[in-house]
Amino acid sequence: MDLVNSLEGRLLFAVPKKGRLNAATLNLLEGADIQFRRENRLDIALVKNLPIALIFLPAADIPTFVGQGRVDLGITGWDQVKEHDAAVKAAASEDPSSPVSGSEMVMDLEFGACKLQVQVPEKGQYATGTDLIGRTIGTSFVSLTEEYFAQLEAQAGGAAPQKLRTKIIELSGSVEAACALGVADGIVDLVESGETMRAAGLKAIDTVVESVAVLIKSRSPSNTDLVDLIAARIRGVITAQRYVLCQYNIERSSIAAATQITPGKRAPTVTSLDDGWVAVSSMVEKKKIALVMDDLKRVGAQDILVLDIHNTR
Ligand SMILES: Nc1ncnc2c1ncn2[C@@H]1O[C@H](COP(=O)(O)OP(=O)(O)OP(=O)(O)O)[C@@H](O)[C@H]1O
Ligand SMILES: O=P(O)(O)OC[C@H]1O[C@H](OP(=O)(O)OP(=O)(O)O)[C@H](O)[C@@H]1O
Repeated sequence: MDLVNSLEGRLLFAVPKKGRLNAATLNLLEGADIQFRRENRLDIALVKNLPIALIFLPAADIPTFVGQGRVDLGITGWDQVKEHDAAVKAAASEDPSSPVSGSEMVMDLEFGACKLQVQVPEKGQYATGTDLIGRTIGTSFVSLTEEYFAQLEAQAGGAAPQKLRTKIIELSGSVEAACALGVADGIVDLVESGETMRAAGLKAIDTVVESVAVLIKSRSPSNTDLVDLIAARIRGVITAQRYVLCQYNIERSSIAAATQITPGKRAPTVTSLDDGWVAVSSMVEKKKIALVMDDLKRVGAQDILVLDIHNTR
């Protein structure tokens, strides 16, 4: 099969090929009924039930492909989008004829939360980002780190200097090892639980970017209706993941108190039973469900059931 020709007329959708965002992204695609079969080692998969082709790329490259309009949609980390934007801004300041590239945020996907933080040895002499001016910093986020220190240097020394005084060294992984091995005085890297940072004897002294996985689109997608359809489906899956369906029976006289506890997304569904009781069914935020059940019990609810929601629109 001529793969390039088979992309004709299809919306191109870039997804992380591996790493931290891969599994949750594939889950989301499944929930949105985007059906595909990826051949072994092939980075392009044609979607069976929609005119879409999935392109499997490293998360760090997705903002470039979407920003240049080579693909229409992408899922990546907000940190990667900001890093790409900072790189484009830096390139434009050096060469105004460099290509303009930038994507548009469609929505936050509520997974892959982490922070890009400035980290230093726990027992060292550095307490603030400013203390690291003129030192050596290891990072995979070179452009954001340069932007961060350029700002600090400008604040510390008046006008922005022509050349950065702080030395930025690009590392492609296991960045936390750089301080212990004397490669860098500090690092700028991602922190989620903080376990990797603490294990390396480091502490965070500042946050450069707060990140979460995002859906981004090019500034001129090939099929805006299809972009909207995918966005609506993904939004439905995310909402469904955030809520559960709570069902219970309660005496009609207590319904006002109960529906105050479970007001639903718009309104609860109330069905009359015989004998002066009603059955109520209502969407409740997953993280609040235990407290809601306690409160429902207190106002006399019985037969409380909590059900997963697979999708919603
Ligand atoms: N510990 C983490 N917790 C949550 N999200 C993370 C974490 N580390 C990274 N991410 C998110 O996942 C994105 C991709 O990171 P990841 O380290 O998986 O990169 P990769 O280059 O695809 O994989 P690898 O590091 O194996 O080459 C990051 O840009 C960030 O948005
Ligand atoms: O705060 P934590 O929960 O410990 O997570 C943070 C770590 O996760 C990421 O690395 P990853 O494990 O993806 O490997 P990498 O070093 O190859 O990027 C990130 O670069 C940190 O090292």
